[in-house]
Amino acid sequence: MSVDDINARGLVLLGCGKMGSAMLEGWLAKGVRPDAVSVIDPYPSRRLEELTTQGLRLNPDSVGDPAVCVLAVKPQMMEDALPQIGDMAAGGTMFLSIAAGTPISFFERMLGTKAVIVRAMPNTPAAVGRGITALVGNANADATVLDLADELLRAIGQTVRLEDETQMDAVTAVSGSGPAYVFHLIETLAAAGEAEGLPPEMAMALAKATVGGAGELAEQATESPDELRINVTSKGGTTAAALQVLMNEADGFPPLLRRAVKAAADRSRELGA
Ligand SMILES: NC(=O)C1=CN([C@@H]2O[C@H](COP(=O)(O)OP(=O)(O)OC[C@H]3O[C@@H](n4cnc5c(N)ncnc54)[C@H](O)[C@@H]3O)[C@@H](O)[C@H]2O)C=CC1
Ligand SMILES: O=C(O)[C@@H]1CCC=N1
Repeated sequence: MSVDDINARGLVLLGCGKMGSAMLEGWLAKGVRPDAVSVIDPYPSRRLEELTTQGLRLNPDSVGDPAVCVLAVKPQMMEDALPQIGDMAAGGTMFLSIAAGTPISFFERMLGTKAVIVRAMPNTPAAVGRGITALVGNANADATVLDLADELLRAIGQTVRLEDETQMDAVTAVSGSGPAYVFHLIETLAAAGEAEGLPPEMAMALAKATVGGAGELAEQATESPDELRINVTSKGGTTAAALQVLMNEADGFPPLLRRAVKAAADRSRELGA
């Protein structure tokens, strides 16, 4: 699905809160025109209201037969929200759900078995073109549809194709929720810097740049993350002292992240039950 297709046929967002807005910002930055976008949301943000001055349609009476309809309400709201776009299911629209936990079978029940459905899990760095989205389609989403969905999602970052929908719970726990873990790492690293005597702004600037820079290096370097870690660690030095705490198998990062990611994956499975 190219930006040109979207600009020609339109894109609808059912729900445009934090994640829908992050994706929309990414698409606008890549050339999707605001006048090709319709948003159905009872509580639009100020930014969406501003975009209406550039042609974005907010809660229009009709949205026609758009190329894509992104389903971006909370899983618990989906059943109430979907009837607003039910008419589209008869046309050539691709439905792109980003709802955590909500299986494709739910959308087939709500939209009919003919609906072309792609289930995806993006993350909020999509707002700056640095997201990663996993996707999987229903039986009506043939290779061409999946390629089109992939192309659209690559406008806001990287993509991965899932072999099986059940992988979505683990994906959600790693990359969907993952930015929140990293933001919390920034918060707690800055707080620890303050506790060691740094002024708050300086501690936060150091923490943000360290996490951002290390993430970029991990993506760009040919070395693996464990090699990059070893490169920072001098024998008998400061990093080794910290890693003795963080890499402790009893109460360091490994068991902590294992528990956190399991809790998120379990919650994703619960939402789908
Ligand atoms: N926030 C994130 O990082 C991610 C969220 N998701 C998924 O994205 C979806 C949206 O999550 P957020 O953006 O975080 O939530 P949010 O609460 O920020 O956005 C949901 C939006 O839906 C609107 N809404 C509520 N009822 C509606 C209705 N009947 N019709 C149309 N719009 C309605 C709300 O006004 C709100 O703007 C969820 O299903 C979530 O699982 C997926 C990946 C990451
Ligand atoms: O917290 C949530 O349920 C959503 C899904 C992934 C990120 N936010």
